[in-house]
Amino acid sequence: MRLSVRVFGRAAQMLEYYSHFNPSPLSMHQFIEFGKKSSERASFLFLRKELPVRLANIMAEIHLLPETLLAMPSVKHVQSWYIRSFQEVLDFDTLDPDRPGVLPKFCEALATIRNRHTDVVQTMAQGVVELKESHIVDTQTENSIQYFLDRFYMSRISIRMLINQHSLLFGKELNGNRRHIGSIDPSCNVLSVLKDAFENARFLCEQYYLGSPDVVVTEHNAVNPGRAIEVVYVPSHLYHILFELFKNAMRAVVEFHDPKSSAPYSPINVVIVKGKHDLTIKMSDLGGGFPLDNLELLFRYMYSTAPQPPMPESDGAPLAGYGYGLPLSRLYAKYFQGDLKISSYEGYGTDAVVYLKAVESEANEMLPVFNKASSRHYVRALQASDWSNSLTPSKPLGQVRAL
Ligand SMILES: Nc1ncnc2c1ncn2[C@@H]1O[C@H](COP(=O)(O)OP(=O)(O)OP(=O)(O)O)[C@@H](O)[C@H]1O
Repeated sequence: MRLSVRVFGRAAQMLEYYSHFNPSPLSMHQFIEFGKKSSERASFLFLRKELPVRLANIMAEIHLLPETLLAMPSVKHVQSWYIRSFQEVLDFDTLDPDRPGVLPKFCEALATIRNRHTDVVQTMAQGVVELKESHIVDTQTENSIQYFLDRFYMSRISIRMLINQHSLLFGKELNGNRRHIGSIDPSCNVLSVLKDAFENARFLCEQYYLGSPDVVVTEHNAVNPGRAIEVVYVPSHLYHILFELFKNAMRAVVEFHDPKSSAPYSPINVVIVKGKHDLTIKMSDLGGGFPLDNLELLFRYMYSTAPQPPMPESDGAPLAGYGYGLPLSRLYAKYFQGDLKISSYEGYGTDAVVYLKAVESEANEMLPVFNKASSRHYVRALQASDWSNSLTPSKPLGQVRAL
């Protein structure tokens, strides 16, 4: 018997039906054009098909997770939220958009779904913690979880993006900023988002360590020399990435600093460059870095050197939490075809480089698609290493967290 949450009746049939469609990725350009020109009715017609497709694709994959993880109470919670939300979108399947009340009701339903899913990341993370506490997690299981969570969180980012666009364009919660198109800023000033992220990370750092490093920013606009660097982007996504990177850099700098020294903390250096294709943000700290062997682990959902935050979260946000900062930030960057790379120089410091697409027509959504190729990742037997001395972490996962 499968231990996961079961779906019956029409919902089960529709889940199966929608999981056979591929999601339709949109480009930033399409989001902008759609936001400027399309009607609420057109957006409704698109979303009542696209949301079930995206939900069904990822729900089909949840079922392939290791049974041990599916049996965890928090994972069951998450599954039940997805089923409920899927059913709520399906309720609009055959409704006539021209009938009075249908479109406002749809907006309300989307708001309910978005609120229901607010804590998905923490709850899923809690499910992984429950698994680690109750079972020995082998490498194959860990790899499946890693593969799944990358896709699951990316799917969530994309579903929230669609819901936010509709709600902000047509719902009651209109975006206060008139320049924005939904959640997208067509002239997103990178420096100003960066300053916000820095100030808020600094606030946390000051609270926690009673001190914090400064930042030194250099801009290089290779496309419009001398002009401020702007990009068509979702400021909240960029903020999320930069805030996480600043938190990590600050923590590293402060902890690496000699407590007996009266010298100020070494500053964090940021370079922002806009080229024809890429917008690159490089953040460098002198926080001592980490060994190369640990690089792979940084993007693993089961790794953090910080102590686990209490659940439910206490009032003061911790400076480090479940260890999801880097993996989630990389997903935000990848969502519109960017990336996040880390290079470290043990004993010296770390460079974190964020790549975004500088041109909106190249910034297409990156979405997980459920098919045979993806399902193979959950059953593939572990391959024997075909290199001698292949890279292994300097310490096993469990021990690193306990340091
Ligand atoms: N700039 C850095 N210098 C040194 N170590 C770093 C740096 N950035 C990340 N790390 C290491 O990588 C680990 C993982 O970072 P990540 O941001 O993913 O999680 P976290 O900071 O532990 O928790 P969270 O971000 O969820 O609050 C950190 O705990 C830290 O050990």
